[in-house]
Amino acid sequence: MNPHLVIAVDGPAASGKSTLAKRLALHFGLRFLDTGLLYRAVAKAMLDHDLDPGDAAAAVRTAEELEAEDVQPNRLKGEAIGQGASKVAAVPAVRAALLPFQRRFAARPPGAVLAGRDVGTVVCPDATFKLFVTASEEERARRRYEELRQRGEAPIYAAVLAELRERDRRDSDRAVAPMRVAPDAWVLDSTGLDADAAFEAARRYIESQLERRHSSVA
Ligand SMILES: Nc1ncnc2c1ncn2[C@@H]1O[C@H](COP(=O)(O)OP(=O)(O)O)[C@@H](O)[C@H]1O
Ligand SMILES: Nc1ccn([C@@H]2O[C@H](COP(=O)(O)OP(=O)(O)O)[C@@H](O)[C@H]2O)c(=O)n1
Repeated sequence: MNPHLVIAVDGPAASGKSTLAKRLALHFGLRFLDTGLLYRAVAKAMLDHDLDPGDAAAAVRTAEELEAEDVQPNRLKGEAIGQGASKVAAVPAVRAALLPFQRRFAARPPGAVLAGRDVGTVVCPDATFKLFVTASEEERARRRYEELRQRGEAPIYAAVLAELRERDRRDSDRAVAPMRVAPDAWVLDSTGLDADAAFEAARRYIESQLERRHSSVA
């Protein structure tokens, strides 16, 4: 029988973590969850009801009432929702409300790949593999800029870079579950790598570790 595999893929905004996590899930036959969508869905529901994502009490109520149909990936893109998400994500009770769903998702067979900020540190501290994907700020802003352009928007590079920096700062400085590299995480700097090369590097790392662990128990 195959072992239950959980792969945590954390990293800052536009580092390519969900692209990588999705490909790893497909390759290893695991389920995939972009945990950022949960925080985005809370922010979107608040904005739709003219609530301020900075209103902590309203954010907690919204997180507790979140329904599966609120988590529609195509409706949750966009930097305004991303900024709102990083505000609601700083509220401890919002994080607590979203935690059980993420843990149940990881526990269901045959295992899962979860992309986020705190998967390896808080959601799944016992994950089989922890990856922390990063890239330079300028490269991440370039990727987000291209993504927005391809969606038909007219982004301004300097604004994309400034928003990304602001969100990274909020995510790293918050008191609860700040974005951190887990001590046992493998760090992948994808600055000079395209999506295929980043996937190949991560696949090789995981498969070599699986072989090593397998031969050490054989
Ligand atoms: N290694 C890579 N090199 C270049 N572009 C990438 C790479 N990985 C992802 N991308 C692109 O960058 C953008 C952001 O990637 P995404 O996976 O959504 O990042 P994140 O989940 O970290 O926010 C997407 O348009 C994606 O296609
Ligand atoms: N596990 C997670 C995932 C996202 N988040 C928050 O949700 C926001 C949006 O996350 P995301 O992963 O969708 O954003 P991108 O990296 O795709 O731009 C982040 O800026 C974090 O504040 C979090 O706090 N913890």
